[in-house]
Amino acid sequence: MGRSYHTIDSTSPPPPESPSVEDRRAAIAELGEALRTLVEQAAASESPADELRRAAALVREATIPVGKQQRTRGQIPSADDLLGGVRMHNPVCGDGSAIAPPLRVEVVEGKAVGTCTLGLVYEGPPMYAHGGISALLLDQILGYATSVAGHPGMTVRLDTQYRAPVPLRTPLRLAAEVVGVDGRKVTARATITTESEPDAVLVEATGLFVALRSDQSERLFGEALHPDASNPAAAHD
Ligand SMILES: CCCCCCCCCC(=O)SCCNC(=O)CCNC(=O)[C@H](O)C(C)(C)COP(=O)(O)OP(=O)(O)OC[C@H]1O[C@@H](n2cnc3c(N)ncnc32)[C@H](O)[C@@H]1OP(=O)(O)O
Repeated sequence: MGRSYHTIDSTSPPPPESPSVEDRRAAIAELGEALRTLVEQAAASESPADELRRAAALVREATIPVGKQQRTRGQIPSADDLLGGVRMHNPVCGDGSAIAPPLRVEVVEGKAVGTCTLGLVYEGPPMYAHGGISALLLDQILGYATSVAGHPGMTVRLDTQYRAPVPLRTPLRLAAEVVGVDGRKVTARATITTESEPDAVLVEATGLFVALRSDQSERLFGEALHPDASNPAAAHD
């Protein structure tokens, strides 16, 4: 079983001169930025049908070089560093993700603090974010808060209260912190506000996270974490 993260055919050798991880990350981020511009402009587009069809043909053509070397479901992206927290395609924070705002998160006085601006592509009610997008952002920053507090786990419960709609194209601020640890169960709370009115909570959430036992971790992620093991990782798409 090859360890190639570069091709859909795991028996193929890796490219003779692989570009550096840093260069691939920069290229992935550049593509992500272009994709985010595309999806936002598509969501806001009032262009005539012939222009939209021309764009669709161009996008189909652009898909060809991107699709040449694909990883499988069981392969971690070669540009990622799981232990270092680098997830280039994370759908909330990933620089390479077409669907990530992306949310930028840092730790400020023990709290995870995130900033982002949501475009029209995230619209639910006119002018405001879809409620599922708010939950997505909150789940991410809650998970980040539990990880930086030394209690990484998986979300088993997310209670979300929508107090006011979240405006699009408006700088937002998220904040999260751990409020309780009970064995393997970790509770954290998070809020979304606008940057200009940080005291007016728009959405708040409480998340319950469970730290995995080693057998649970192995059952769920063993295939991805041990690519050289005898399981048929590359068979999964
Ligand atoms: C820096 C990096 C930042 C990364 C941020 C990423 C954020 C994104 C986070 C996610 O989105 S994770 C993906 C969404 N979550 C999942 O897919 C998890 C699906 N759930 C599971 O796979 C299992 O529930 C899990 C392996 C996590 C736990 O297994 P079990 O459900 O068998 O629970 P377990 O027996 O280990 O129970 C541990 C404790 O948690 C409790 N528990 C489990 N699920 C619960 C629940 N839903 N509500 C309340 N309590 C729950 C359970 O009762 C027990 O309590 P006690 O110890 O007091 O007995």
